[in-house]
Amino acid sequence: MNALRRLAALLCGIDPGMRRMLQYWAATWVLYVICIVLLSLQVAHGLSDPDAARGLMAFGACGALSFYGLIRANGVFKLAPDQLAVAQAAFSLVCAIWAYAISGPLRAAMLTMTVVIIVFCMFALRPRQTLMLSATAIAGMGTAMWWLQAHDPLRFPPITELLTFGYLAGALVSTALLSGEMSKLRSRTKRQKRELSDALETIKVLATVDELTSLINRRHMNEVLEREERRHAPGADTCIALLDIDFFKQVNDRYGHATGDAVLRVFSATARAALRANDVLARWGGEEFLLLLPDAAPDDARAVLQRMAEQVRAMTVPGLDGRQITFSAGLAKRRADEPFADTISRADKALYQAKEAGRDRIALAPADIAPERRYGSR
Ligand SMILES: Nc1nc2c(ncn2[C@@H]2O[C@H](COP(=O)(O)OP(=O)(O)OP(=O)(O)O)[C@@H](O)[C@H]2O)c(=O)[nH]1
Repeated sequence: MNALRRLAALLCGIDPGMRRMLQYWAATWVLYVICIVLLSLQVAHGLSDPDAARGLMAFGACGALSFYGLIRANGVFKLAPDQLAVAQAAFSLVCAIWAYAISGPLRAAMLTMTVVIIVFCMFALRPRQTLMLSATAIAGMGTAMWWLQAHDPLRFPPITELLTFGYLAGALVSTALLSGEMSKLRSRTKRQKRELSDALETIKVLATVDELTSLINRRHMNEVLEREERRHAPGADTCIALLDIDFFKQVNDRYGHATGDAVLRVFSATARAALRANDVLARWGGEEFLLLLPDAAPDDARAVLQRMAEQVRAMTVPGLDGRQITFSAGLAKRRADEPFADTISRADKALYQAKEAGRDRIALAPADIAPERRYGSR
C-alpha cells in the first residue's frame, strides 16, 4: 500500500491541483490508447493507409507524453489549468482532423471524437472558452473537408462532405451550448458549497463564542473542562476561579443597559489580556465569568487574578463617567481526580464569601467544603 502511494506520488506529485490535472490527462490518455488500438485494426483490415496511420499514432503518443511532462513541469511554466486544457483540446482536435482525413469509409466515426473533445472541455473551461473551441473545431474540420473534397473528390464526394459538415457543425454547436449550461451549473454548485461552508463556520463560532464579549461561552467551556478532566497531568495543580463584577445592577440602573454591555465587553478584553497563554476565560452567565488556570498553584492563580483586578480597576469604559469597576473572585484548587463540577461549586462558595466580605477581593475556597452545585446544570 505504501509502495503504491510512493509510486503515485512519484508519477503524479503531491500537489492536489497537479493531481487533478493529471487525472484529466489520464482520462484523455485512455482515449488516445483506445484510438490507437482502433486505428491499428483499421490498418490491419486495409481501411487506412498504414504510413499515415503510423504517423498519426506516433504524433498522438508523443503529444500525450509531452502533455504529461508539461503538467509535471508546470511549477516552472505556471500555466493556468484552463490554458493547459485548451492546449490539450487543440492538440486532440488536430489528431481528430488527421484521423478523419486518413480513415476512408470509417471517417464519419472520427467526428464523434470531435464531440467528445468538446464534452471533455466542459469540466475544465469556461463557457466562452468552450464556445471558442467549438468554433475552432468547426473551422478546422470544415477546412479539412473542403480541402479533401477539392483534392480527392472520388473518395470525398463534395455533397457527402457538405452534409457531413452540416451534421458536425450542428452537433458541435449544441454540445458547446449544453456544456456552457453545465459549466454554469457547476459554478453555481461550487458557489453554494462555498456559501454553505461559510455558514457552517459561522454556526460553529456562534455555538462556541459569546456574541457580546467574544469570550468562549458556557457550553464551550464545559467541553474545555471535560477535555481538561480527561487530560492526565500528574503532579500539576489546576485552579478554577469564578469572577463576578461588583454592583453591576447599579451600573445598569444608573448608566443604562448599553453602558452595562460596554462594561462587559471592556472587562472581558481587559481580563483576557491579563491571562497566561494556557488560561481559559469564559462568560459563564450574566456578569459572571469562569476562569480555568491549568498547571497553576493557588498562589500563581491568585497572582493572575490580582494582576487582572488592577487592570480592571484602571480600565475606562465610555459612558461610565470615570466610575471604577471591580470584581470579586472565588478561587478553588482542583483536588486530585475531583470533577470540575465540584471544584466550581467550591469556587462559587468562595465567591459568595468574597461578596459577603465587602467585594473587590479574591477568596480562596477551603479544601474541605462539600460540593453542592454541578456545573452545566444552571
Ligand atoms: N447590560 C447587561 N446586563 C446584564 C447582562 N446579563 C446580566 N445583566 C444584569 O446584571 C445584573 C446582575 O445583578 P446582580 O446579580 O444583582 O448583581 P450585582 O448588582 O452585580 O451585585 P453583586 O454581584 O452582589 O455585587 C442584573 O441587573 C442583570 O440584569 C448583560 O448581558 N448585559
